[in-house]
Amino acid sequence: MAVYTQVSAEALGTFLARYDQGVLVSAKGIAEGVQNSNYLVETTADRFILTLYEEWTSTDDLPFFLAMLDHLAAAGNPVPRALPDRDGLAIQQLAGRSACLIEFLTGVSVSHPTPAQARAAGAAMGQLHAGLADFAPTRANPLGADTWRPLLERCGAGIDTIAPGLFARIEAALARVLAQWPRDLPVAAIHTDLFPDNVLMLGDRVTGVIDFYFACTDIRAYDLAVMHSAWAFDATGERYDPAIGAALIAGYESRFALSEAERAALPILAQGACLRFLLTRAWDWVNTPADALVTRKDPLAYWRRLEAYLKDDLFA
Ligand SMILES: Nc1ncnc2c1ncn2[C@@H]1O[C@H](COP(=O)(O)OP(=O)(O)OP(=O)(O)O)[C@@H](O)[C@H]1O
Ligand SMILES: N[C@@H](CCO)C(=O)O
Repeated sequence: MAVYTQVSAEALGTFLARYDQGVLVSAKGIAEGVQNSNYLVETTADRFILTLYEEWTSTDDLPFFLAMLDHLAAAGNPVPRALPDRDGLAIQQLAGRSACLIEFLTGVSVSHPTPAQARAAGAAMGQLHAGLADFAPTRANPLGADTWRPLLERCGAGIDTIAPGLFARIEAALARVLAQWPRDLPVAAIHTDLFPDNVLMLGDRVTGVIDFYFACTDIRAYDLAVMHSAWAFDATGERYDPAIGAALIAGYESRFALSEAERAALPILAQGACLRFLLTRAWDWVNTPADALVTRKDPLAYWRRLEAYLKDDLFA
């Protein structure tokens, strides 16, 4: 479920009247996603995504996200722009929320990518990074390396209800990763959440890269490490697929070069990525009732990935 805010047909009709995008034909809530409320809207002119931003997305950050999307679209990336109304405004108010009417992109996200699809997705990230090389706006990463220890402390001993001794194990891994965390690699605007569910594909072709609401300025190669951790394992985090891992990196490098220093840092960046998702999933786990409508994501799937990255150099 991801329709937290209901919008009446009347309110939606009035909202659409601000745009030159036809008249409302239908609107359906979209079940996928957990962060914002999304509707698939059809008008007499076209099909759109209507997003209402819930508490997790700060309205203050929307201009950064939308500028990044406009910049990427202008550079030829398949990303959805928020459409301006007749007065040039893209950020509106609807049903008590900030809201945007967004371009609909075709394609479906794949749950079990093939190496060819992973290569195309890696290339799509390389193309994003090339397109963002001259993007000036910045946004600090609210889930960057400096926030992981405070987040672990906020989770507290409750984290041991997920698995006995987990707090101490994460604390030890965190100390090791933070001691080696690279501080001199290039930083840039990055996506930081390019999981398979945020890449739309038709066959082996990427038709859309979506969900930029964690985008921020951080170590550029960290984005690729996040993607590797999300794509190259099965959902449980138990099985690593080296063909997918290699295809992602090869695809990325077909569009954007990794320096020697970035390549050498990938193992530690991937361990950091595992801690980031382990910790946010653990926070959601201990703070979301088991019977809530939103499905909790398994934190241990990221503990297992972390162990795999600690055990072997999966980028060798
Ligand atoms: N521009 C788009 N074109 C087509 N489909 C889209 C578009 N944006 C979103 N969707 C669909 O809506 C679903 C939810 O979108 P999204 O992933 O952005 O949700 P969210 O709640 O903001 O994020 P999260 O995945 O972090 O919970 C996607 O899985 C996709 O099916
Ligand atoms: N993609 C994340 C959720 C959003 O950050 C996860 O799977 O934990």
